[in-house]
Amino acid sequence: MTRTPLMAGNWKMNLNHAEAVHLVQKLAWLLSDKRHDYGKVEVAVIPPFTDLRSVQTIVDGDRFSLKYGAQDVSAHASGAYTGEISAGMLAKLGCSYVVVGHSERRQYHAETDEIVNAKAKAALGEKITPIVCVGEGLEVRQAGEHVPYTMAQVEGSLAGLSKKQVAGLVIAYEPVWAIGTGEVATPDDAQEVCAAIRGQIRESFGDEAADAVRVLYGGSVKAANVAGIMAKADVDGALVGGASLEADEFGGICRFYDMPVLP
Ligand SMILES: O=C[C@H](O)COP(=O)(O)O
Repeated sequence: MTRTPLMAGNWKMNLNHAEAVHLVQKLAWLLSDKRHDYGKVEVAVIPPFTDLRSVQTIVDGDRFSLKYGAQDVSAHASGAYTGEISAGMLAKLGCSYVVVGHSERRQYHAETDEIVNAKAKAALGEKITPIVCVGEGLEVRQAGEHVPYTMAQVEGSLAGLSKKQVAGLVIAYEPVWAIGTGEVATPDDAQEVCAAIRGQIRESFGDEAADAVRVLYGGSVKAANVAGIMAKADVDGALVGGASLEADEFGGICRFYDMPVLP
């Protein structure tokens, strides 16, 4: 089965709404460049909540089908949850995606697999595709436990989802030690865990889900290293942090098929 690659730019807590407009306009202009076949790849930006309305306005008038989404969502539909944003609110803003279980949420906000699972279900209930993040820290990697550790996160985060729901999901493997450190995992490191994730999906949810689910790699992806990572069979795209804040750099990542594979 052919899976459409997805390049998702997670801006994290960067760029106010005016800066967001500037970046998205430049990105939309780059992506409309007919010299490049950007049609081969799906591109999404994941700005802070406060930028979503502005991004929606630009994307509505854009000729390239740029997608966008949010960095988090409440597990609750509505009510007394001060500071939270519901999936219904995100759907109303036209969000296609929402990141759930990013390692920074797991680390700084004590998000467990149960919470991530509830958030993924809330998103799916509003027809928003969750980008479910998993991945190990440095100590786990050094102990050689990265595959079982990450598989346990996958199991907990996807508990109770249907085969069809899993087929439509995006899972992002982000080794925590490679996030924002410049320490990129090798393409073989990325492939090892992305393949294990697909293998686990095959076992738990069947062939159709395993062949359709998109598994991204995230962690210090740049235009210069993206081609080697994307050459791997089980890597279907990238969740990009720092490099997504620069239109030219992110545009280069989206054009991974034109980039050289580093030795
Ligand atoms: O969500 C994105 C990841 O945390 C990767 O961030 P990074 O590309 O800055 O390493």
